[in-house]
Amino acid sequence: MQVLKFGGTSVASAENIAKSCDIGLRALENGPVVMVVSALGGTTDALIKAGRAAAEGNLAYQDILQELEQRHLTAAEELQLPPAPLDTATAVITDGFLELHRLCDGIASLQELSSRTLDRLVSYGELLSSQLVELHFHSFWLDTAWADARQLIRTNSRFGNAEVDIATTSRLVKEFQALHPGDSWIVPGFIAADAHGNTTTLGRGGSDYTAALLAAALDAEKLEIWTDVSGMMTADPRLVRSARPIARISYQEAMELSHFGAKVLYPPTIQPVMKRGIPLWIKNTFAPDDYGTLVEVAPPRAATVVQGISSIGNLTLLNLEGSGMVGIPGFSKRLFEALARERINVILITQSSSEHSICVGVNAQDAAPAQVAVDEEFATEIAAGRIEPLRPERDLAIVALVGENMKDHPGISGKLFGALGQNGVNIRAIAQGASEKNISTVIRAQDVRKAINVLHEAFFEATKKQVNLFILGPGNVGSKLLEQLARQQPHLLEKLGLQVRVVAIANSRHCLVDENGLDLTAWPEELAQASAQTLAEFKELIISRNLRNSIFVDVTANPATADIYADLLAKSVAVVACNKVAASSDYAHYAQLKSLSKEFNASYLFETNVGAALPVIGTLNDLTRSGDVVRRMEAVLSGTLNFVFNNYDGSRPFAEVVRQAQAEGYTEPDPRLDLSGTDVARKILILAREAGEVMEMADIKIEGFLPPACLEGDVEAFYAQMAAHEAHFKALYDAATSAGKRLKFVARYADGHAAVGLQQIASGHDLYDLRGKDNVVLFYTDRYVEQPLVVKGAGAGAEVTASGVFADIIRAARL
Ligand SMILES: NC(=O)C1=CN([C@@H]2O[C@H](COP(=O)(O)OP(=O)(O)OC[C@H]3O[C@@H](n4cnc5c(N)ncnc54)[C@H](O)[C@@H]3O)[C@@H](O)[C@H]2O)C=CC1
Ligand SMILES: N[C@@H](CC=O)C(=O)O
Repeated sequence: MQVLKFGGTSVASAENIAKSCDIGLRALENGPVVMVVSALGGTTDALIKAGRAAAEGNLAYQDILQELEQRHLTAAEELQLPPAPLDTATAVITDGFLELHRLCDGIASLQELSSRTLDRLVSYGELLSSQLVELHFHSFWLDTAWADARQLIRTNSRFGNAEVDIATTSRLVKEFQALHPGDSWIVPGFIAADAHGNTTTLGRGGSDYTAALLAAALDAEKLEIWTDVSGMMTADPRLVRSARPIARISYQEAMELSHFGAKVLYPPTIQPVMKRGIPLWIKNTFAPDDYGTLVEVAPPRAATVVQGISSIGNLTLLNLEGSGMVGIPGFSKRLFEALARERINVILITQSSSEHSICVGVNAQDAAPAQVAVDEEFATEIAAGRIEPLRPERDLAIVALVGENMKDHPGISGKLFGALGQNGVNIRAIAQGASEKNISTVIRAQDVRKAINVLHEAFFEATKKQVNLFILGPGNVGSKLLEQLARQQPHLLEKLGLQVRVVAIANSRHCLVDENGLDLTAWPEELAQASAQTLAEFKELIISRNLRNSIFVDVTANPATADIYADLLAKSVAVVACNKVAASSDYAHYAQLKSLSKEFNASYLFETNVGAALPVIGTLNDLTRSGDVVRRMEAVLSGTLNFVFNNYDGSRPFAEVVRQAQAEGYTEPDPRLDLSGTDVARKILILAREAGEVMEMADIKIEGFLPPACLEGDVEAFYAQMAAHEAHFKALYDAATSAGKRLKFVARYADGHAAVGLQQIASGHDLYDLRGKDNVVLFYTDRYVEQPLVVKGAGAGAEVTASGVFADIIRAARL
């Protein structure tokens, strides 16, 4: 015998009933079948709604029933049954709804809906659907019998969620089989009867259980659960787009996954078939050729250590704590007894080894009665101050990793905690059974989507990680960065397994957002049309979207932006900045950002702050992390000034050469920062700090070369004043050239002191031969004593800077 169960969606319409029957008919090739069917999708909920309306005296129940009746009649008509079966179907449905109307009228006049009456009411869903299926099936296969589950499955009288009397059920099933040798059966799922013949039900989802009970009683060859997905998935596909079916899984794993929210299988289903080693298939009615999931005794070892990730929402943690519990036996017993008296199901338990607290997870709706029951139980201890009143913590959820291969496999919890920690998901409680098949974490309900996706990527998608970028300031550098990202997206996915999505782009006027990733070719036009947003709102947007692997990219020069880094890092959002303001702000702020980055496992990267994309900060970090000590640095750190002094020879006005540097994208948005030496001072300050020095901007000596009048007024006044002081610049040039030297704006650091200023550099010096907009840094360290470690190359320009920001993004993404 084979038992096939068809869920609500599989029999929701005539078309689906026909598909289900085709599957049943195909299975006949291997012998008779038992088809267990659920009610037409949505019927049970509608019947409950009708019953509740009736109990409130609300006549809406009549419309609900009428609508349901029509749905069943339409299904019967559309099945295109021969005339006699059609008449039978019509009569069964009409009679059924007559009884339902009578039942609801009774409920309405009593204004009471007991769980016993409710069981009777909802049983009509399966009674009608199964008879409809039987009439259709029978028209293709005569050796078919409709079996009333109430005569097969015996339960106690706990209406709503009755317990099955396995021995009697087994006897009744065998008796029915003896009366119908060789027949196939169509059986309503979910419903049963107690010893007095009252209709009972097996709990929501109980049709799976009906099928498993029949399979066990008949010692069936296999049990197939036909549903609307192609098997048990690695995670809830509504939360994780890349979830995929698990091909083969053990009973134990399937049980863990179904208990923890994989709704494709009603948890009690596994026990009866597991006992007899009956293979259980989960198959898709709408894609019957898909492999589905095979649940069996000993599946082949899975390729992944984790088989699935599941979650249970709506959880409240109840924390019983107090010094009076330590070392005194019996507290846990009393706690669990108090909960059991109220029939409260405990989903998760943890206890600290100090025995100072016990924490249990329960369904949110059980939290209030649990609190009353436990506080009553411990009233004396609470009054004496030995323990605290029970403390509920709401709006939580469990996310669990399930898999038998986790046993004796070190590093799984580490990976789990690391992945969640890097994404700012705080773990409130943890439970792992000694069997190591399940590691459960309790987290905030609002983090569930992010957590499951992060874990799915970590455990199932070694080749893919999604990264979400929030880009502020698409100016010269920012727009080049977006161009590079657009070009490289396929490469990143293919070569690095990074799915880089730009979720938001904002400038000071508009903010463009798309959680599924913006179209990087159309953003300029779309941004111009987008609505306005303040910096604070942009920060809130990043935090509230709560997307995994979020990175904030600051490509502005705005001083205010530095103020939002701390809040973002504290939410585990990585920060990548070419904006130098934060790293050169007060030392306390710089140090705070560094320490937040460590504490919350979120990168704070600013390689482009010095030398654009040149590996200056990275090299310095490598030296210091490996124990070297930087004694001295000498550098040319301004692309603008190097370009200007390389191109100025008096044949063109100095101001014009500066304008060219600005036009070519080497200067700061405000070029006075470059010409005044401030930009270089910021850079040497950042290098000194990265070398371990505690320094402030005020500690850097700036030896400027501009006549003071150039720095009075706005940018246009600055250009005008430079033009007016052309002779000053020419004199500087002539003095250097006549001495056979070149002008370089040099930054120096040694022994805790730093200075920047214009120098005449003689031929043969390491700084002499520096072309175009190049930068150079000479590091003298304990290891590089005579010959410095030199980093040299293009040190400014939108394209190179963008590529440096891009590299920081990749570093942050792969943390
Ligand atoms: N150009 C270069 O070679 C290098 C530049 N950098 C840094 O890159 C940064 C950007 O430079 P550019 O792209 O040349 O500047 P830019 O002026 O072309 O672009 C800045 C962008 O930021 C936006 N912005 C300004 N204030 C804003 C705010 N409050 N909110 C949102 N957006 C705001 C502007 O609308 C503009 O789109 C600067 O911090 C600069 O120091 C760093 C290394 C090299
Ligand atoms: N304005 C800067 C750009 C890089 O920081 C420079 O000229 O070096």
